[in-house]
Formats: sequence, C-alpha cells, structure tokens
Amino acid sequence: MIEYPDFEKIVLDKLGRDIRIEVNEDQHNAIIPAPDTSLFIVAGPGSGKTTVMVLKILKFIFVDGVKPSSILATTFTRKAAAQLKSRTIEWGNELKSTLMENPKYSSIRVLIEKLDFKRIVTGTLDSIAEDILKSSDSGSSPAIIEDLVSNALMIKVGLLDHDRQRDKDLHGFLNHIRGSRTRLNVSMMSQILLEIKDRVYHDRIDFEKFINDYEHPGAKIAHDAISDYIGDLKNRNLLDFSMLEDEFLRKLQTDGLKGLKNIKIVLVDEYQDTNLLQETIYLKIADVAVKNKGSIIVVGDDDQSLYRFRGATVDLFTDFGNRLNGYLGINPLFVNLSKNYRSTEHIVDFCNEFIRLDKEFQNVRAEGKRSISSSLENSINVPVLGMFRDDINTLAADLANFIREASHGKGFNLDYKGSSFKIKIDEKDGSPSDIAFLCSSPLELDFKGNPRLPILLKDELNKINPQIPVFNPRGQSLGRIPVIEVLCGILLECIDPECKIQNTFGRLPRNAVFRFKIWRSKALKYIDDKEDESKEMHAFIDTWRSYFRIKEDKIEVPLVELIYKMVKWIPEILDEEGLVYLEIIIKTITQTSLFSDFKSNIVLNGRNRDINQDSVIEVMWNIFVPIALGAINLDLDILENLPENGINIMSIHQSKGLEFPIVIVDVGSDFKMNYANHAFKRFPGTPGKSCTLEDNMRKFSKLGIPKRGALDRAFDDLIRQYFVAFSRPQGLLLLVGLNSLKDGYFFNNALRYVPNVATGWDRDGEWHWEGLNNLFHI
Ligand SMILES: Nc1ncnc2c1ncn2[C@@H]1O[C@H](COP(=O)(O)OP(=O)(O)OP(=O)(O)O)[C@@H](O)[C@H]1O
Repeated sequence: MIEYPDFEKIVLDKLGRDIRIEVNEDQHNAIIPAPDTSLFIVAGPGSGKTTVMVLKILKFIFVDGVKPSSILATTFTRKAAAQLKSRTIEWGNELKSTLMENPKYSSIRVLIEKLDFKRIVTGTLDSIAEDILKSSDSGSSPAIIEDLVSNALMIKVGLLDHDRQRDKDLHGFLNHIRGSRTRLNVSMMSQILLEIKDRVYHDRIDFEKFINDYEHPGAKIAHDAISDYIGDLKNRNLLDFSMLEDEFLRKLQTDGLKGLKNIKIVLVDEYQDTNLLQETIYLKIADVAVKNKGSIIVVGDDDQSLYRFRGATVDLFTDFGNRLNGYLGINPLFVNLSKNYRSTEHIVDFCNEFIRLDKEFQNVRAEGKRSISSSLENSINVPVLGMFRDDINTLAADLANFIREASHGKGFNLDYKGSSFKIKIDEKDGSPSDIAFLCSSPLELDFKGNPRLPILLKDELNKINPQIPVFNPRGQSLGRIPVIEVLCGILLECIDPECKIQNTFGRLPRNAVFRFKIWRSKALKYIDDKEDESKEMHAFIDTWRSYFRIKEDKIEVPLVELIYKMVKWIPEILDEEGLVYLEIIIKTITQTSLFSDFKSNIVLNGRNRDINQDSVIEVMWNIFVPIALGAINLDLDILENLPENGINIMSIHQSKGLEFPIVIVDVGSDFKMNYANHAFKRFPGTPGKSCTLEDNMRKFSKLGIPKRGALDRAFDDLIRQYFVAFSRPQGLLLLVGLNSLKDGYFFNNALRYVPNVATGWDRDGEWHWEGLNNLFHI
C-alpha cells in the first residue's frame, strides 16, 4: 500500500518510535521482513517485544497490504492481549489519519479509510480457540471453566464424591509421581491430579497406556478420579483450558476450522512457555498461513521461561528453527532483540552478569543470542542496592523506612563513587504502586504459621503515617482473608441458620466444617461490633431465617444477589483490595453455576423443604467447601488491574512481562541457615516435583524424557526465575535478605554458607558474588 520509508517516518513522527536501521537495528530487522518470511525472534528483557509486535502488524497492513482479519496474534495473558489490541488500534488509527491527510496517498484513501484494526484476531490462545469454536460450531458450543474453579470441581467429582481422598494408594501414587513425601490434604491431591491431567493433554500423552504401564496400585485410582472429572465436564458440555485446546486441535485437524481459512500471519508472543499441544496448534495454523503465502513469527526469551510446572517446554522455543523445518520445511529467519529500553546500565550489567555466571546454564540458552545492552546510557544510573539484616523484623522495619523515604519522604540519599543519588518516586505522576516487592512466594505465613517478610513489611507500612497500603492478594488463601471470612459467615448464617442443614448432612470435610464455624462466629462478632447497623444486619439475617417457614411456592435467590445486598454493610469489601476478592467470589459463583444443578441459586420452597436443602448443600459443596479448603486459585489473569495507591507484593511469576520504576527482590528472607527443607528454593539438592513429574510422564509423550537431567533443569529454572525478577526494574533494583546470605553464619564453631542461585552461586558450588560485594549496601 504505502512505501516502507514513509511508514518508518510516520512511525517516528507520530508514534515517537525510531526504527531506522542506523538507530535501531534490532527492531528494524524484526519489523522489515516480508509477510512470507517466518521469523524466530529471541528477545531479551525490555527489548520492546510489544512495540515490535504492534509495528510489525501495522507494517504488514500498511506496507504489504495484508488484511487485518488475516492476522492472528496471541500472547500469554489476557492482560498482555488487551494491551496488544489497544496499542494496535491506537497506533493504527494514528497512522491511518496521518495517511489520509497525505496527498501522496489520495488514490488509496478509500482503502486506508476502510482499515479496521479491531478485525485483527488477538487474544490468548485459549480465548481465540473459544471464539473460533463458538463461531464455527453449528450445535451448542461448550462453555469454558476457568482454572479458578477446576480445582473445586476435581475435589468434588474426582475425590470427595467417591471418598478417594482417604485412599492410601492414591496418596502414594501422587507422591511417587512427583518424587515427594508430603502429607497431602484434599486440595493438594486435587491440584496434583489436575497437574497430571494437564500434562496428559499438554504433552499429548496416551492416558490409558500411561496408566496401564504404571505399576503402582494408586495409578488406577488417579485414572478414575481424572476420568470422572473429564466425564463430568463433558456431560455438562463444559471444557477446561487444556481440554479446550485439545478440542480446538481436533477440530483443526478434522474440518480445518473455517474461521482460520484466510489466516496469513501467525504471531506468537512468549513462545518460550509453549507446550507440545500448543505447538501442534500453532504449526497447524502456520501451515494454513504459509499456504496463503504468509508466515509464522514467534517471539520469546528462553531465559524467561517460567512455566515448566504448567507443562511449558522451553526446548520447543530454543529448537524452533529445526522444529519448523521438520514440520513445514521452512527455515525461519533468526532475529535477536538485545537492546534494552527499560533499565539503567547498572541493572542491565547486573542481569548480564547473573545470566552468564553459571557455566552449565550456557548450554541450554538459545544459540546466537547476544547480551542485552542498555539504551539509557546517559540517564541516572543508581547502583544495584542490597539490604541485608540479621533478622526479618529488622529487615521489615528498615525496608519500610526506605519505602517511606522513597514515596512520602524527602527521598533516600546515597553517595556512590563520588556521585550523590536521591531515590524518590516521581513527585507529580508517581505513586507507591511504582514500587514492587517480588518474591518466590508471597505467602504471609510459613508452614509453621510464623510470619514471613510480606506480612511483617505490610504491618510496618501500616504503622507509617500516612499509611502506605500494601496489596498482596496471594498472601493467604481466600478463606482466611478477614473480609471474606465475614462475608462467607453472613452468607452461611442466611442460607443455613443455626447450621441446621449443615448438621443433618454429615459428609462435609472436617476442615471445611471447622472453617465454617470460624466464619460464622467472626460474622456474628462483626455484626455485633457494628453499632449503628447491627440491628439492620440482624434483621436482614432474620428475614432469611423466616423464609424457611414460608408456605409459598418456589422462590429462587441467586447467591450473587444476596451478596450484592449485603456488601453495603461490609465497606472493606468495596476498597481496592476488597474488590479483587469480591470479584473472585462472584466469578467462583458464576463459574460453579455452570456445573451446578441449581445454578448457584438458593431455592426457597414452602411446599418442598428437600429442594431447599438440596440447593443449600450444593452451594456448600461447590462454593463454600472449596473456599474453606483453600482450593480457589487466584489465577494471574484475575489480577488484571493492580491498585494505584499501594505497593504490590507479587510472586516473580506474576511479574512476568511487567515493569516498575523500583523493584525490591527478596533473595532469601527465609534462609537463615543452609537447611535442606528450603534448598529447592535456592540451591536444589534433588530435582524437585515439577521436574520429576515431567520425567515420569514424558516417557509416554512423543517428546520423550528430557535429555537434560532433572536436577540441572531445576537449577535452570531457578536461574530463569531470578533473571526475570532482576530485569523488571526501570530505575532501581534492591536485593533484600538476611545477613547469613552475605556473610555466612556460625554453626558448631564453624563458618557456614547458604548457597543460593539468586545471590550468585553456580551449581558447582562456586560463589561468584562472594560477600555480595557487587551490591551497594544500605
Ligand atoms: N524503540 C523504542 N524506543 C523507546 N522505548 C521503547 C522502544 N521499544 C520499547 N520501548 C520501551 O521499552 C520498555 C520495554 O518494552 P516491553 O515491555 O515491550 O519489553 P519486553 O521485550 O516485552 O520485555 P520483557 O521480555 O522483559 O517483558 C517499554 O517501556 C517500552 O515502551
């Protein structure tokens, strides 16, 4: 349509992105290739993947005349997909209006005017699969259940309905297949069963063969639990995500899916976290695209692959060239984006050093990849900082002080190599949400119930005047969050006054009944403590109690409606953090209604008390029991919007793809000594559960057992995890932990160390950053 140099110029003038070869060779090389050139883009952190994807799409449309509807682009999360979509529409429209004013292009004005960027197919693979299946299905297409409730369903139909949670053989098998010896509760058992089920789909394993070959008495029981789960979903015309992808592939292979017939460009972001099932889907669509004279473009970074435990196979990325060649006979062009547009030079240097210090790790990195280089050479270049203390209480207090100075105070001052720096978030546009605290687990309590750094920090920040809010939605399980306890307690008091139904129905898990009791008593206390509204709230509950005496015909009350009525009395649920929990509860109810006979409604029927009882029992089983057992997963995509006014505490996994002005990484606030029980989080002595499960199941996949040993894979994963964490900040990186990580500690009169990948140890036990002298300590 238009000439490439004009495209480049408008992109610079209107979008402020300079993609000329002499200025930005990497991004230029990724954007310029023709639509029929398949690409393998290895993109280091902060190298502008989103920019490249958007500009590449727009270049195809404006320069090569590719129709928006023949472009399919997928990303890993819904959030990233939404960002890609809105950026493409925004930039596309900007270019469109500029071109329409340009007399040089008056002859194609009509064509330009017609361009509709909303027609580009963008989304996660799952959302695209769902849409396409819906649009091409003549019958009633299946509904999709989210990860949020799949655990609840597995608990019910896979375990509790058949009392399998008590089965010793099943316990044994679930531990055996992951090489662990943990005491498993119901929720953990269910999660492992789902992990096995997902791997069966993701690695395309013959489930029956796998079970039959497995000589363990518990294998058959696991098979039955998983089959019951799958069968129950299918009977209700439902699919979970891995079943959806499997169904999508099946349809692709059988009728070619008409919705994809005209696809010419397939663009896949975060390809390093792809599994075999997804690869097969992408290559199948790529086959269509190539026949339409188009191509497949994959973008990713093997150093940032984090999802082995969800079936991701990083080798599919590093070996993409050979695999594409084997499948379609095409050699993709290799492009490496190594210029980093995010972080200061010190941070970039630190990341480069970190990723290179383990010799063995270099063997699994994508070939031909360069070190990342900073583009912010002249900006303020604060050194990478360290804050290490003798105990976590002191660490929490000093860290809170640092955060206060950086956000509300005069700024945190430091002198380094003759220069003075003031660390302060932007006075005008900044907020505490510019600071992120990343850790391997954001849990507030350890397994013994002792407080961990996330809660101690939260408490310290709460003491400050004005308070600095902390947002840590994954700090504890949903059923232990105070506002949810109150909400659930009031709901139970309404739908089952005095536990009448609960008591007559004896099969509820003991742990759940215990939690229900806590909820109910906390709710009643909450109501009594509310001076003004206490009466009104009691009256509300009493009205519900009186419903059970009604003689009228059936009334159905959706549980969601009941919640909406009561939130006005629980103001905490309407603040930023509370709303996230409320959204999760509502989503749980709407999702579980898909597999509930009463659709998550409470049925009040004066003529038939049994129906009422059944509807209450169903709600207890499907909603309250899973919440009580900690089985409702807060999946990443739920947390789409991070609150603006507080610090975010998040797991490193959750921070993937994000950037923040200031990033604090907890490299070991739990590691006082070299204890074996937390070695897997810092310097594994054994392969770990995900890698063992992977080995045990990959035997039955076309992929075969991974060539690389399980222990090496466990080290590789840890390195990748901290590489992601260290590469998130724009301006400041601060590592925090206990002094024992820096100086060692004395035990039996001897100096000992705490080997830790995150503090610069390699797997051979060499400490490259001995004493952590590479950090500037505050
Ligand atoms: N050509 C460019 N000029 C200026 N800034 C850019 C350019 N390309 C990207 N950026 C900026 O660099 C930052 C990093 O980009 P982006 O988030 O797309 O990186 P990424 O490659 O996805 O990183 P990661 O893999 O670490 O998630 C963003 O703030 C983006 O706006």
